Parts: sequence; C-alpha cells; structure tokens
Amino acid sequence: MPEPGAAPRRSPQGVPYSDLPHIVNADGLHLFCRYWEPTGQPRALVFIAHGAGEHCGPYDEMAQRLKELSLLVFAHDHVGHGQSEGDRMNIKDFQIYIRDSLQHIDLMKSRHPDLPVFIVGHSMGGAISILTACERPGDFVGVVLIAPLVQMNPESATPFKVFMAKLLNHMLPSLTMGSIESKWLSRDKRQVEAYDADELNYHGGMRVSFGMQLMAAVERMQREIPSISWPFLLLHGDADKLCDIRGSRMMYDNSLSTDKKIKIYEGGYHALHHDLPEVAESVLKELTTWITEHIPAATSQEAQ
Ligand SMILES: O=C1CC[C@@H](CCC(=O)N2CCC(COc3ccc(F)cc3Cl)CC2)N1
Repeated sequence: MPEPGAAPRRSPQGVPYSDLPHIVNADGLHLFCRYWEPTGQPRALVFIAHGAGEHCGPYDEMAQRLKELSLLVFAHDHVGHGQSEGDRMNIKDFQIYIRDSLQHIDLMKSRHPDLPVFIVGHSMGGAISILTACERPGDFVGVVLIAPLVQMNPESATPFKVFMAKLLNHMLPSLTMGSIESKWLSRDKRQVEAYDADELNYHGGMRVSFGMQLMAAVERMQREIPSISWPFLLLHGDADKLCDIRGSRMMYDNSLSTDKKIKIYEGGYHALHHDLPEVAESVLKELTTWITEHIPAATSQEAQ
C-alpha cells in the first residue's frame, strides 16, 4: 500500500493504477495489463508482445479468438507505451522489455504452473518475443511471429544512415528521426485511420537513442538465431516496408528448429493482423490453428 497521504500513482492518461490491472516492474514503473480468461480450465497461456508506438488494446480480437479456444491470454503495455509509465517510445536498454515480459510470464506461470506457454509477437514485439524465448529456450512450447523485427530495412538503414545514427546518438540522443508512417501499416484504410486516431499510440518522431536500442536488438538476434531450436510460426507480408521480410526468411533458413513454419502473404503490408479483412482472417486462423496443434497432449496422470 502507498504510504498514507501519498498521491496515487496515475497512468499517463491520469487514471490511478489502483483502478487498473497492472504490474510494477523492477524499476518501479507501473505497466498496464490486459487479461482474457476463458470460463473453463485454460489449456495454455499465451503472452502477446505488441510493437513500437502501439499498445496491447488492438490485440483484443486476436485474444478473444484464443480465449474462445480455452487459452488464457495476457499482455501488458511495454514501458513508455499506452497506459504504462515511462518516457514515450524510449528505452534505456532493450533488455528492459525482455525482463518485464519474463516478469509477467513468470507471474502467470506461478498461478498456472502446469500450463504450457506460448508467445505471440508483432514487429518490435517479435524481437522481444525472440529474445525472451532465447533467454528461456525450454520455457515456451511455441512462438508466433507476425512481421517480426529481425533485420533492419536496408533502404532505411544504409551504412551511412547507421553511421550517422551512431554519431548522433553520442551528440543528440533525443533528436528525433522520422516517425512510423501509418500508411505502410495496412492496405485497409480503416485500420490506418484507427491507428492514427488511437490516442494510446505514440505518433511522435522516433528518438535516435530508441533507434540505437532497436539496432542493438537486431544485432543480438543475428547472433542468437543460429542457436534457436524452439518451435515457431512466421507470418510476413512481402510488401512490408517497416520490417523487411528478409529478416524472417533469414530466421527461417538459419535457425536449428526442426518444427518451424513460414507463411508469406503476397502483397501483405506490415500489420498483417490488421491488413485487408481476408488477410487478417487468414492470420487469425493460421495462428489459432498452429497454437492449438502445438498444445502438448495431456500426459497420462493429467488425463485421469
Ligand atoms: O500495428 C502496428 C502499429 C505499430 C507497428 C509496429 C511498429 C514496430 O514495432 N516497428 C516498425 C518500425 C521499425 C523501425 O526500425 C528501426 C527504426 C530506426 C532504427 F534506427 C532502427 C530500426 Cl530497427 C521498428 C519496429 N505495428
């Protein structure tokens, strides 16, 4: 309980955290949480990691579909995103996203110790998912990646631009580069409009320091991918201008995993789960089918 007389900690939108589902991370920052709990006994846990500049609200439809399959879905707004505390879309160390995800996953595993655990990640949330699973290779029965950030987009990350970013990071780390161009998120303009209108999204420019953290995460994934052996499903659009599909192809080709699947969506934009309705529906079907197929059969004692 806060000491008497202390003002209650409030979300960036002014809501007291005592009125919101939340966890407090290792740095004392409050992270807003969402839970989608099935009525009966859950069959598995699914953690959803959202991307840069967004929050976990837009995953409600996906989470509802998983909940209908008796899966217990949970998520939080990463530090500096949505209804969580922290400097907007900035992070001192990318590892904080992974540490907080493991904290939330460990909390839910302590409440449901016998359930298998999946992670679903989109874009930067895909990088968080990959690096989280790499830290706990035996903890996850499967990882689903929707247009994950694995490699830099070669157009936006020319050697000159990378050099300049590193130079600027020492001189003006808070300088902002361009912002995420929402027109490349989806071919469905209603989805683009919803993203632009969502005040829980961050629409400002990307700080150089944040870009550096993303680059560091990309470099870490290049090192880790050859030793990945956990099961994963990759979904990527080949018209994605925000996270290059070559990163997904590289992960598919260079990982040790024997249980892996990649599905390329011709003409698909970045946020495949919010792309044209037929694509979004296909993504939900692929994801729910793959997850349910990867739930381990009940062991003999559980079955009794
Ligand atoms: O539905 C939705 C709404 C939000 C979107 C998710 C966006 C997301 O997470 N991205 C896309 C942009 C990408 C930029 O990458 C860099 C930029 C500069 C830099 F210096 C190094 C890198 Cl790597 C990072 C990952 N999806």
